[in-house]
Amino acid sequence: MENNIISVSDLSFYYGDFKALKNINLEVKKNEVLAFIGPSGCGKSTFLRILNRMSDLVEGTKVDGSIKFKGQDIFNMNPIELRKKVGMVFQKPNPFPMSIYDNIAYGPRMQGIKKKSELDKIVEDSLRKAAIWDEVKDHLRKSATSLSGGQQQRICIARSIAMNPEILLMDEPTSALDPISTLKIEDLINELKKQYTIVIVTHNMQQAARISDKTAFFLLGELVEVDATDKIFDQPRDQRTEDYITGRFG
Ligand SMILES: Nc1ncnc2c1ncn2[C@@H]1O[C@H](COP(=O)(O)OP(=O)(O)OP(=O)(O)O)[C@@H](O)[C@H]1O
Repeated sequence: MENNIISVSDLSFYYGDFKALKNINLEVKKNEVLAFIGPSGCGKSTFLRILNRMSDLVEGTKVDGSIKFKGQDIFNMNPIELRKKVGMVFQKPNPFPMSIYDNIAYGPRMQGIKKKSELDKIVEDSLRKAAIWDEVKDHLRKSATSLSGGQQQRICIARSIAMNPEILLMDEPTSALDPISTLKIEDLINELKKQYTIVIVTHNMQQAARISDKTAFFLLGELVEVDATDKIFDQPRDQRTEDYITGRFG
């Protein structure tokens, strides 16, 4: 229990009358990489967005059940504070239309950090952790949108890191990237897990197998099974998981 950074109990989620997630139970341990897999529309992104309450921003939705972040009910937390602790990286790199430096300094500045030396340090540390410092250190004033897609995605990861989160949620972070940029992000995830807990949605089962410790298989809003990634790919307990990973459907 102490080791669980997230505990989800009996979670259901509705868009209007449509029940998009059905009685989900799940625990995530600190410094674990957990992958969500499953066919399109099964609720992976919906679930990811509930974990930092981005789902609050969608009108007409309802949540039942509980999610605890380090023992605290996330629905009783200030969502802004929660999102500092639980950062999000999206499918399409979405740097702000401003310089590389300002992208990373944006969040810390919003938190009231003004001192240049302090911001410089956060920017450098975050870019280093996101494995992009060497590529951008000589042009921090350049627009972030002028970088390649893979570089932009690492800038977005650095921007999340600058908020000093504990969990990084990643929604198909490599699906818009070429194979080399994808491998760089996968290597980065391997590095980041030493310090952060990572929950990643991926359509790519090889990717789930390469980078995750645990894999959760979703189908039609149900969490069919969650287990060690090797187990899910070699010896799933549920026939539906086996059918999916062997390509029989989805
Ligand atoms: N804003 C919304 N309003 C109404 N229904 C929605 C909304 N967002 C998602 N849904 C529905 O909820 C279900 C789950 O969608 P979700 O995007 O979470 O699936 P997913 O597994 O992430 O799919 P994909 O792999 O295609 O991204 C789908 O049936 C979808 O149509």
